[in-house]
Amino acid sequence: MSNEFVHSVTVPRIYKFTADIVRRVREDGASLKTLIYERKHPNVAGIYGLSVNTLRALPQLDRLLDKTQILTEQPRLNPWLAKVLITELLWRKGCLKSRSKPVLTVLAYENRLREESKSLDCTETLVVHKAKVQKPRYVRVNTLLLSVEKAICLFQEDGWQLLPKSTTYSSYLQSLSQLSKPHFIQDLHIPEMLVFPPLTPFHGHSGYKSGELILQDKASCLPVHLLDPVSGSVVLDMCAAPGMKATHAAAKLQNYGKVYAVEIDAKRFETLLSQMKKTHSLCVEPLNQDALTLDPKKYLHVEYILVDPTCSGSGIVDRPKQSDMDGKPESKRLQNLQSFQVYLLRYALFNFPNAKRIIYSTCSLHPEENEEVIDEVLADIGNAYHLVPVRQLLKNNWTNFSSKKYNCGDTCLYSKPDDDFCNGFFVAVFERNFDVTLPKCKHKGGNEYRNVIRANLNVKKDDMAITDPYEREKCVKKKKKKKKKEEISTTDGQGKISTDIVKFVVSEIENKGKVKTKEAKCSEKEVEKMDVRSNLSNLNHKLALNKSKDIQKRILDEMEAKKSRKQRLKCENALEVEIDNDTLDANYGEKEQNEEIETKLSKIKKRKKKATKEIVKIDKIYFQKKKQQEEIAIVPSKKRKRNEENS
Ligand SMILES: C[S@@+](CC[C@H](N)C(=O)[O-])C[C@H]1O[C@@H](n2cnc3c(N)ncnc32)[C@H](O)[C@@H]1O
Repeated sequence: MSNEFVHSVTVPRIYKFTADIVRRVREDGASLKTLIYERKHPNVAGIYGLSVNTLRALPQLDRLLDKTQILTEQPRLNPWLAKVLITELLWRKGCLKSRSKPVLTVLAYENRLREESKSLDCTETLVVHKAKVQKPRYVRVNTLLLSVEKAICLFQEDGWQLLPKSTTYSSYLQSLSQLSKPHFIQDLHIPEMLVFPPLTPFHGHSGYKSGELILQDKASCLPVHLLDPVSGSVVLDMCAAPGMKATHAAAKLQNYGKVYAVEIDAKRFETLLSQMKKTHSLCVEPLNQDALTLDPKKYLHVEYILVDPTCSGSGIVDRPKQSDMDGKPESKRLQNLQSFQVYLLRYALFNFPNAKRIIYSTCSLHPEENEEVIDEVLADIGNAYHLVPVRQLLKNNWTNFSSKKYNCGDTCLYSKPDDDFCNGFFVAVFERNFDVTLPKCKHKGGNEYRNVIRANLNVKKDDMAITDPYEREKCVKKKKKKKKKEEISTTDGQGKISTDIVKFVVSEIENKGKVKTKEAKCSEKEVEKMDVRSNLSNLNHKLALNKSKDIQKRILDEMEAKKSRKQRLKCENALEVEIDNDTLDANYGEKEQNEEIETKLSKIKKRKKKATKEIVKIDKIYFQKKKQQEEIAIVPSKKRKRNEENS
């Protein structure tokens, strides 16, 4: 290997892109998938694989960089690019074919890197991962545009050969494990699904571009397959974007009936719209809103519900663990996800009286997001619903089920990449027993939950921070209105208005930010009260000494200005902490759903704007009040002047 650097040779784009992607995932907490797709690089799979491997090996890479001192000795070498190149060299291709300066720099350290890497445990991890199961390429035929028979004929015309149908799951899996070009097979469970050898390219296929073929993993088709809505019925998909299951349901209905597709996130909602359009899913009614705010009275006719909430995505093959990417603990993230999942599932079970079948699914393999969620709602629903054993629904042709150690037993389905050659998924099927009336449920999402909130509202309004966000919003608005009224009625020059408003606004922002403990708030208020008391006694003392109204006015002014400045500062600080906390919470959410985080951040921005307005209001009130005091003070000071002249 020549040591001569060829300066005109640029670094291959795959390495440059991957280095930037890995940096942004790690430093900005950005979503790996979003970053990759926004790049529009032709080698998406290559960038994805290299990014995942680099992210996985980051701790080992840091140790290697440290041991070889490569970054210290080569200060111009970009550290992220170095990490990507080392990953490619040591654990992927085993070589670097470029004459660019960074590549040659890393190659100059190759021997030392290889030597040092022997003492690391990453080689094993990465190799094992690479040797893991390769998923076949699953293609769902969009039966709204093309029949399965026609699709099979078209593929056969293209030179593909259809393997005979398997009769048992084990023989089917056997065929899958040996599937290679030019063979393809029809899925054993989902007739509209055709299966091709791993890595068969389809993104450029005309059928894919026209919406006749949909690239959807088998596991993600199981929920709608098990929901099995009949043509003409009404389906509600509570978490719909990007729309794989909603469009699958539309195909099941053959566009007769209705699919309400609810998506909270504006950006993902756009994707849902374009997916609907591409697939001609005409019976889908998209709703860009929070499914937890759907008014049940308007959806009395819903018969089938899909609950496919945001989850950790731990079942997705080749997806790096979130904690590998941001270093944050998994348990906290799972806890947050679980409470949202339970909330949403309960909402589905308790608020749609004509729902006969409800599917709960996740692409997670964590029991915290699966069996534990099911067990939590089972405790509430009594006999109004029962879990349908998926084993029965799939006619005994399945092997992985939920764990018997939970109350749900083995009634729910798991798909596991290593056994089922598809992504890891969990599916539970609830069926309504209409002979039993729905019990009253006061837990989050239950049919009596809103009443509980209302009751709480009357008793303890400040508790809203920990209950329903929408009711809380209402409560805050009400409080503000009330305060505004008080403000108007007390604008009589008593000098109390601005202090009260400032206190109110600050306490509102503190409540919103949830940044301080109750104790801290109380002690702060106490200190504040003491401050006011001591200031007043000082003032009285000074007034006793100087009977002059001018001095009184000046002192009051100074106090007011000081207080306003202090409160304003507090207001701003509270706001900053709120933003930090929310960003932190957002980071605990599912990173694959980067758009969700963006929405959250934009909400924070909105709140910041609102709070800034409140700060401006504080200032305005302060200046108004100051002006009023000046006006009041002018009168006695003029009188006094006249008296002085007379005497
Ligand atoms: C796992 S994905 C759904 C995938 C979808 N079912 C499909 O098959 O294409 C979860 C989706 O739920 C959305 N979501 C999260 N919370 C929501 C809520 N409260 N209301 C509606 N949608 C929500 C997320 O933005 C995300 O797009």
